[in-house]
Amino acid sequence: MDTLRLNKNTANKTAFSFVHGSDDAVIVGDRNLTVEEVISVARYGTQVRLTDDLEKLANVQASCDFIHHAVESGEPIYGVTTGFGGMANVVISPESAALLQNNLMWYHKVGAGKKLPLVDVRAAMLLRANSHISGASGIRLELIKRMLIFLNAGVTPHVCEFGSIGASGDLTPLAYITGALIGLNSSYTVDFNGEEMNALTALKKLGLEPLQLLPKEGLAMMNGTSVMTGIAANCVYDTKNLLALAMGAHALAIQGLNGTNQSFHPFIHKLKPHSGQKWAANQMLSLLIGSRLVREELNGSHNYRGEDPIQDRYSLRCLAQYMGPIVDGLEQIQKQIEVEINSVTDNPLIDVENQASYHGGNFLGQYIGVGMDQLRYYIGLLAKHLDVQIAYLVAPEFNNGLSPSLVGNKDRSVNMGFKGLQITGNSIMPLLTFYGNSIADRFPTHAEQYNQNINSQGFASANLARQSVEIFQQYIAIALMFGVQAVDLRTYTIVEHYDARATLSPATRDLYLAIRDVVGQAPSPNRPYIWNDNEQALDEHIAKIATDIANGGQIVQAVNGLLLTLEDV
Ligand SMILES: N[C@@H](Cc1ccc([N+](=O)[O-])cc1)C(=O)O
Repeated sequence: MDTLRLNKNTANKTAFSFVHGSDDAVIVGDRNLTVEEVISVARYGTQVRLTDDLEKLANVQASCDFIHHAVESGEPIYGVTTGFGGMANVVISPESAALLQNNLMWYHKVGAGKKLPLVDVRAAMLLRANSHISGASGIRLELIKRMLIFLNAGVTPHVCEFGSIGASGDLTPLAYITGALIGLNSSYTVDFNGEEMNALTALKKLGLEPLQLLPKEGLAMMNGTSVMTGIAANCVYDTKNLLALAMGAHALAIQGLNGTNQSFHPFIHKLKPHSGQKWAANQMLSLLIGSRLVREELNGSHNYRGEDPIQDRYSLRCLAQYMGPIVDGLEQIQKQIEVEINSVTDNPLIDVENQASYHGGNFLGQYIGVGMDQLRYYIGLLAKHLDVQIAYLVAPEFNNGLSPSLVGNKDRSVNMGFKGLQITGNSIMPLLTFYGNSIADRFPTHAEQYNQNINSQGFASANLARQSVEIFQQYIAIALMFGVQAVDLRTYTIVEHYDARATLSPATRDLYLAIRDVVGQAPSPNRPYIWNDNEQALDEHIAKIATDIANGGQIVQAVNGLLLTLEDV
């Protein structure tokens, strides 16, 4: 597949470090964009170019010409020669048609709350340009190009977190982007490569003049799903990284608990062949191959285990069956987001070939609303499973001979090990399942004079998804710390030293080493990861691991192989 792969060597970069001058420019208008391409532009500063397909470019101009003639002849077209929304009965004269668009910006200067992350706004600008390049929106090439100029120069309009019900797309958030692009007024502000300034100053620095919007252009800019879809693209990308890390954390837990690999035998999963389940089973087998810490029972053997049941408990034995629907669900969400990324999401749409315009509703963000509801629900399910695994690891009644709360040095009687860390995890997990509640099914009544009387809440859903992703990054950090300590302690029971490099599967060794490196503590035969409680501050470890994960650093790189196989699901 001709998909641009992200530069994997991103360790130690912030989530917004630019790699200007990359040869792999992303082209708007040649073919469908992928989530990975959106990420590479939004987060890593990959340059963006417009297609040089002359027919495409001519179509864009033709849609503008269509609008120009419609205005001149006084043709009734929604939002061009009429007022907006529930006031679309108001007739707008040709003389007022441009004023209508510029005025639209003003009464949408109503955002509230904090600023959106820059990476989300960058993704939104790319998607808006990608939507417009289809030539169905009646917007000048000059405006489309302006978005690319902003992207390539690292200029990002400030957009607020509240203001969109995801019905007319993201009217207010996109109005902030538009106001900055055209330099409507000095109250619009941008981030100019880290420096905050007003839009007029930014335009001057870029050598651009303020622009007046022409008929249809305000509506074309604002009437669409680009902001929520940009946020969603960032969220689905992060969640897939977190899925891979959850698999890695489980693989460490299974080794820590001396679980069996038999539960992942292909024979079992061939007989219940959901693609996500098969993926999870296959990947878990690959993660465990070569480990000295698991029960090697792929040949069908199983021995009595003394006081313990002969088979593993469900959180290990049913792992693939539990993960399956999550894996399939995330793939489905990504596919839907990619359709949305490559859609024209405004109204009315102009059919240049047939010289017609159609009133419709492509701006409704229902796929994003429902998709991000599901994404948060899946994150909650992932967290619930990890929380169970942690509880399993700390209980000496069940953990197959590890110390209570994974205490390292048992001779120091005051050591309580990972007790506090588990409780922090327990404080986070319910939040994540709470975030799994849906919002697309809750909506304001009578929105906008009963015109937007059904709405997606897609923007709110995507914003909640970002919050859920950020919280889950903290949670995964904790789960990984449990995994590392558990495999060190298990290693001692098998080879009488604590250096798990000697016993771990090769696939999980990379992950283990990345975590040890990030917390600045190399493996040692003489002590496990945590020996005495008073020798380190665990909160610093959580923060370092979570930050590395959020930045796509070496911990994520260590499970990259898994991510690539997700494409086959
Ligand atoms: N999404 C609306 C456009 C729209 C609705 C409402 C408003 N408004 O200002 O309330 C503006 C624009 C449509 O195309 O029908």
